[in-house]
Amino acid sequence: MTDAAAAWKQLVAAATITDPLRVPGTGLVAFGTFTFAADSAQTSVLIVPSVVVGRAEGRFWLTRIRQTDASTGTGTGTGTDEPFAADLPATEPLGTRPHVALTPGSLSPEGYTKIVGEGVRRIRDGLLSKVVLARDLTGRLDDGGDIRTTIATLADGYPDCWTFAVDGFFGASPETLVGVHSGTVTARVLAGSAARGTDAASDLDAATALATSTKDQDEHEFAVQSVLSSLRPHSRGVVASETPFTLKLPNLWHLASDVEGLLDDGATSLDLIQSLHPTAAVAGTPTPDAVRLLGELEPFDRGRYAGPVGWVDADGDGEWAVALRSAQLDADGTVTAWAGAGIVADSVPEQELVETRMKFRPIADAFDPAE
Ligand SMILES: C=C(O[C@H]1C=CC=C(C(=O)O)[C@@H]1O)C(=O)O
Repeated sequence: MTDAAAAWKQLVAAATITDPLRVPGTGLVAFGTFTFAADSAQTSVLIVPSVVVGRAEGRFWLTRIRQTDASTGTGTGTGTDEPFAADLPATEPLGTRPHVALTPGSLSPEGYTKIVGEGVRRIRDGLLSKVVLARDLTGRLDDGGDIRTTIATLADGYPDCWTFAVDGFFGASPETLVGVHSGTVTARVLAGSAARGTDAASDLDAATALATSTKDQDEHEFAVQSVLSSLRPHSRGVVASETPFTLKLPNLWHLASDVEGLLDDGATSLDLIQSLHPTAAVAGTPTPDAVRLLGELEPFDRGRYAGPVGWVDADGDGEWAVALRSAQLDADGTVTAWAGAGIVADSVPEQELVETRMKFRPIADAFDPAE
């Protein structure tokens, strides 16, 4: 993230930008996905696209970005000064939805309950307060399927989430790491989950039980405090919603808090993702102990799961989600999906396993051969 922030500053300084719209997302932008751990075998990328087709609040735009001096890498520009239709790639209609049967990867369901049990023991021994433990599912993309259809299915099915696809990594996350726009900073912190009810009455009961559960409130408070303490050095007045609210998603309820403030040190969104990652919603508390423990207990590399995914513009403004409800499609057709749960002293391993099943649903359903 440090390298990406430095490279982006350099590229922006050398760019010529024509941006008559000047709304979030127009002009020179880059899309990024960063690994959860700095020593991951997976790569982190910041991609400067050559064409962006944008849409926000009923407005559409098209941005072209090109490198005009290959030897120095300078001269990136965007604009509407020339006709742009001629060199646009031809549009291809969406193909059939690929089928992927996802099965346990390097950690079986029983293995997951074991590591959760171990996490609970360490917390009860007073070694840390919270740890987020994940498991993985893998599958193979069948020939002929169009992964864009999977991504469109996610966007349609989860309209309140941030659907993303960068360099083979895709998902629909309900949680923002940070948004920066013209000096304001915002975030939506999630932690604490419950299954949706089977009818209106049981659904309301589920939301009420979540909102009043001490275990979930504790789990949530760790996540809010970790975001506030990372943002405070950049924003003195940063505040979170007074009490968390329940966020309804098709697959589950979450406890959520919105955070906002004014930036007083000119930090860019790339600077802030470095300060914020990993939050207690995806690592635990205290962060160094939680990161060490999840590294010890999870028998896999998280890759880009739970890392920052999003975009940045020339001013450093941008929107970054926490890459949850996500999967990686590799060049050989292998799909790996991850989901985790926040573990605190009162966590019950079997319940946490059920929670991960609900969190796999967006990805699993988008690939469901039955649909
Ligand atoms: C770690 C995940 O969710 C986090 C975000 C929201 C709620 C969470 C929870 O209730 O445990 C997790 O902290 C995941 O979806 O893989």
